[in-house]
Amino acid sequence: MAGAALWRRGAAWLRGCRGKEGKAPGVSRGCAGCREVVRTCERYAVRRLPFARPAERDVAFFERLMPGRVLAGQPEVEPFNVDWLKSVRGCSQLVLKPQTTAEVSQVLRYCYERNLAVNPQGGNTGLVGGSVPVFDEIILSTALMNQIISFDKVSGILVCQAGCVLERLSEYVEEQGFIMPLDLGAKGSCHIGGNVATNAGGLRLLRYGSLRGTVLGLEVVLADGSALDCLTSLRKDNTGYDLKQLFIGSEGTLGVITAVSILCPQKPKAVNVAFLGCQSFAKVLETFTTCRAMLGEILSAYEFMDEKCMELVERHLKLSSPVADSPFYVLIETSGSNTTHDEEKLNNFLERAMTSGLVTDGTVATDDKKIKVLWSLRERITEALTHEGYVYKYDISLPVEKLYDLVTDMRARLGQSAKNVVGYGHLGDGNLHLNITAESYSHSLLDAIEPFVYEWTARCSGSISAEHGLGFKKRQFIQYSKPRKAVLLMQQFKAMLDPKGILNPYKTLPSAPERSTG
Ligand SMILES: O=C(O)CC[C@@H](O)C(=O)O
Ligand SMILES: [Zn+2]
Repeated sequence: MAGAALWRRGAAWLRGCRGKEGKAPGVSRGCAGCREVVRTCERYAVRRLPFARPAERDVAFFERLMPGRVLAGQPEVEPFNVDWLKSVRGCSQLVLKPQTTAEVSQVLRYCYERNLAVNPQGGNTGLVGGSVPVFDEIILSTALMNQIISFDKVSGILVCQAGCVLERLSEYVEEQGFIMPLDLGAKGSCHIGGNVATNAGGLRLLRYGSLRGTVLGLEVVLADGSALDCLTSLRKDNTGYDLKQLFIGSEGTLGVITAVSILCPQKPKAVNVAFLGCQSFAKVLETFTTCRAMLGEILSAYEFMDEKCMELVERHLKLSSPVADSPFYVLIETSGSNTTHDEEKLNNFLERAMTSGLVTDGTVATDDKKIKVLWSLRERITEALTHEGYVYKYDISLPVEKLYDLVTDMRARLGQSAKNVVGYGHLGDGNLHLNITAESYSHSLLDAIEPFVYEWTARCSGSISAEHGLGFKKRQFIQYSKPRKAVLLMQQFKAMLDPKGILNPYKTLPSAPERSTG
């Protein structure tokens, strides 16, 4: 009963999570810096819902169900309470690591009967506070649900458990001549179940579309513990409502995804990456329309970043820019099946772009190693930004021609109160990543940014979350992107599938108005 013993050790900590009065007792080890993260229930005036509090008898039950796969008490549980950005922190005392769908069912059936709240967690790489508890929700980790179930080399359909790490899946399917339809900077840690639960977008969306198209089937355990087997591997299935779509992007609030069936594209034989410098955002846009017209079906990514992003990846990650200093940079990837054909197209486009002054400098990579180097300049911006202090993140969909105006307006609005205001993202998808940094979190800076950023977005009929989801941090702003009727329907779905509200509470859907308390 190792779990129960640890649980007792953590009991004092549990008391500290009940409100502002109880400061957490010192923790001797665990993740570096976790203890410095202000607890979510202290920073935000969020009220704990009346769920039962996990008790020793619950730990004993879970230990019997999955011996040795229950973490109870500090410091073991600590890293699971804090998000990757180290910006939100829950007070859970209990992490469960099931290996099978049957175990997930038993856990949820028990929690449902006991009215215990549950926080499903994949690789914990989310950026909106959706993957960690707010209070003492039991963390249901998919870390040990990491088996590949099948792969069909004819159709390219992969079926696997939800806890498979994206990079491992990529390597696996690549050995068989396929690729995963999504690729993210967080691929080394994120779980496919979490990707699907958040409808993660990433770097290949321009070419292969969103998970709403490539996920063919799901197995999901509902709040009451019953399993829904929609794990089909059919390209076409028009028998009634497409229920899996409800769970894609629901951020673990409607059910726990336990297995995924996903369509993998053929691995392209020829991949090229061009990294280019542009003198203005107008040129970035014109380069996009030109390359889309000239590259056609082989265009697989069109990403952009501003000069401030480049400065930060150079300074903090010691990467070096392959092109002359420019106000904007674009990364263009082509993927196709014929090297000569693709290179000819790319060269024609580059010649046009250079001679017409759209682009002032550039480099092209055709071998894997150099391609990775160029991609890392773009993929690692998120990491570089964390070295600057606290990061306020906005992930916005906008009409592409207005994409950078938001960055310029925000910069003017915040002036010296922000350290950096940077813009980058998936220009080809109309997706801006607006990031603002400051030495530390400040309530007044947040007030200067929000709701301004959401109002600005709504005026352009954009979306306040293009790909990161709403999680804990954005859920109160859903109305900027969805009409009241749509939110009401979502709340009705939630009430139908999870009547006690035990699944990932305080996430995705709005509650009564809350205010940050600084
Ligand atoms: O850190 C961000 O804001 C964006 C992260 C990710 O979506 C990316 O595209 O790099
Ligand atoms: Zn992104």
